Amino acid sequence: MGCNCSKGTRANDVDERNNNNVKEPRSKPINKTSKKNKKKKKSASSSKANVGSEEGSGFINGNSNEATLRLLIPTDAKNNASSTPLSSDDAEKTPSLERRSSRLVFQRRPTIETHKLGTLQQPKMTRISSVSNGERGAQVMAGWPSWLASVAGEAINGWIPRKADSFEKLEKIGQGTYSSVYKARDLETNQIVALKKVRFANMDPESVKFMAREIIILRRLDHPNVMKLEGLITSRVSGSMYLIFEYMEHDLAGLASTPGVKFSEAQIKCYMKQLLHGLEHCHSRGVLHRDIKGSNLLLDQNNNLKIGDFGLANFYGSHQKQPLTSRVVTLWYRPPELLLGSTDYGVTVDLWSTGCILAELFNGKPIMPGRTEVEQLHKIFKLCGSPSEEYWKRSKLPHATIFKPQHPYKRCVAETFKSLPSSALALVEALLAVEPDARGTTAHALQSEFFTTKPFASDPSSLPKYQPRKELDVKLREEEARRKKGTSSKQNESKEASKAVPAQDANAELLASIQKRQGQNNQTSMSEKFNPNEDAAAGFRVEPLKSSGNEQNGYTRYGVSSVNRNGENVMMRGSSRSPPRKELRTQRSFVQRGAAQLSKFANSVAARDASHFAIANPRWFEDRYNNNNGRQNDGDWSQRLLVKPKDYTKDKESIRGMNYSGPLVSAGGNLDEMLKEHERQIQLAVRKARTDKKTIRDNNGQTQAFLAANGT
Ligand SMILES: Nc1ncnc2c1ncn2[C@@H]1O[C@H](COP(=O)(O)OP(=O)(O)OP(=O)(O)O)[C@@H](O)[C@H]1O
Repeated sequence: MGCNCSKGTRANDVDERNNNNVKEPRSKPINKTSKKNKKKKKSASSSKANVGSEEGSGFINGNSNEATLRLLIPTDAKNNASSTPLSSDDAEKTPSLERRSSRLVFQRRPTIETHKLGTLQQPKMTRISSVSNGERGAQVMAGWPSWLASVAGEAINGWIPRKADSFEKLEKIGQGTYSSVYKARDLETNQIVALKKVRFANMDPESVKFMAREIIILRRLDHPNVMKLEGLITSRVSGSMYLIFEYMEHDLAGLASTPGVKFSEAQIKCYMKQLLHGLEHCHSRGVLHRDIKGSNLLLDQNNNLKIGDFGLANFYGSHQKQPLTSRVVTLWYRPPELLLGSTDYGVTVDLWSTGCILAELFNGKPIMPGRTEVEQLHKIFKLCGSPSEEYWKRSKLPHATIFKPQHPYKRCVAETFKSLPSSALALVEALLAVEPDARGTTAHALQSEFFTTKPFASDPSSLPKYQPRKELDVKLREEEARRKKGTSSKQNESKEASKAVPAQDANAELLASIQKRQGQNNQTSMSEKFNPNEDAAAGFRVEPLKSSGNEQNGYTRYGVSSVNRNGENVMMRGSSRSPPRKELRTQRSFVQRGAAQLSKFANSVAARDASHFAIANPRWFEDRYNNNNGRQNDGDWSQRLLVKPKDYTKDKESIRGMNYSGPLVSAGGNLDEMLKEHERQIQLAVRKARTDKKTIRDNNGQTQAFLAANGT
């Protein structure tokens, strides 16, 4: 049962990983169930549903110990685990995962029954056991929607869904490519949490499987520097799902771009150390994050850092023979081997991104803000040098024939970052090694001089406490500045564009243009706006719109017309509130596709009306596009851009309106020529999009003026 994806490398990767778990000695559970729960358990199927006492086991604080845990794990669940790879129980079999498994199995769920029974003795966490027969039925009985139980059984195995009405939704705090994130109050614990909303149109099984992978991975991890999944909210009738996380006040991208905030060396060490420890844990659990960037590094008010957003993460291992997709990691943080099409990679991809962040924290802005894959690779070669002849021969990278420069590029990391402390520079040099094997491991990095020499990493709690600030705040602020600037002369705009306009702007505008062509003249069309009616319908207690504290900046958090699902159009430069030093711009996973990719990605955008999921989860689309039932398309890259999705015929209807713009790079040309042509194409597209966007803005302005005039 569960996610038996036969399509796509990632699904196969998951299956591959299942065989590698070390078995833990099994122990018999002791049921401490109330009568009521026993009854419920019985009716839930033939499952031997087990209700553990959170209070008795210290689960409230997540501090359970192994002994307690063992008491709570039903034998049948454990038995079943061996035949249900990658379930929570699977993780429990690994001796080193005991502490983690406690929370992997149980959601932090003060039971609703507690109120009904009016007894404090009721357990606060409830689980259902996995059963060999009728497992799906048991899950549905436990409250999971059948569409979820049927394709993502492994992800929810052993958990009971929380109900929306036990949360009070407070405000929107993040807009990701695939989700919206809200701040909410858990009414049963009074704790503030973050809810990541994932919506599924038509309960598309493929999209559900991707979400399931994120959950399975999160349930495998347990480390102070890794975001903890607290539980899931859904209901039998719901078409969406919320992942419950502990609430984090900041993300590193938002914090670093706060005017007036300047990190000291010891502070950078503090953040980097935590990042590396978190990554070390992921890697030791066989997980590659594959999207390390500032906005995915969350910080609580005590400056404790946790790696978040495992939406692109996957399992890896030396036994791993399935190819992985190369189309992961946000462009600015993507290592050269992925840009060159590698499908056989490991932890070093995360180390590259880590190197980019380290240099960025000292530099005050992203070090390689490429707008397209081609440009990204060019930037990498210019800074880090091109790989050796031997590497080109040995690695046999799919795009090597196209991108191997005629003359090698010389590395100039040391010259570029000469202002960095020498120990920091040495680490940047190591992490940004153009050949993956030279990057070392997280352990090497942690042992490097950067961490072993003075000034030592600060203790997180000793660092200044900052006003909450998120990537979204940065975007809203910059968008507001841009909106105000909307009145400025066209001359100014073109001046701005002549600076290194980040890819997200280009893409946002292109996307806007595409939407417009489809008659969607509102940029929010791809975002999930805060919708009180919808939330109330979903069962949330909804607070009336209230001050977010940002009105002074001229914007509110709700219904922000400028932040679309792709979130890229808010990072324009020129905000008076963002001095040049603070240009730590952010980039969305996947969507900062360059023009070369846009030829393909425009398609997923255009697919919106008939196949919502192609929009809601481009990574699904991408995988289907790139992979041939697990086989990577090894063809010429530029040709590949012309290739229609494998199942084009099947999906023909859903992708009507797609605009195959064709390749923007030509095969066989040299890199410089490609870049020139590429640049020309981008400029053309940006110009066109800007015109479209201005029209949209004007329309929106008129609407707002109308609403204001009418007092709405
Ligand atoms: N636990 C949390 N606490 C507070 N804020 C959070 C939390 N998790 C996520 N956020 C905010 O929401 C934003 C989007 O979340 P997340 O990165 O998980 O979504 P995504 O759709 O995968 O995004 P992306 O497109 O950047 O990959 C984050 O950048 C962060 O600012």
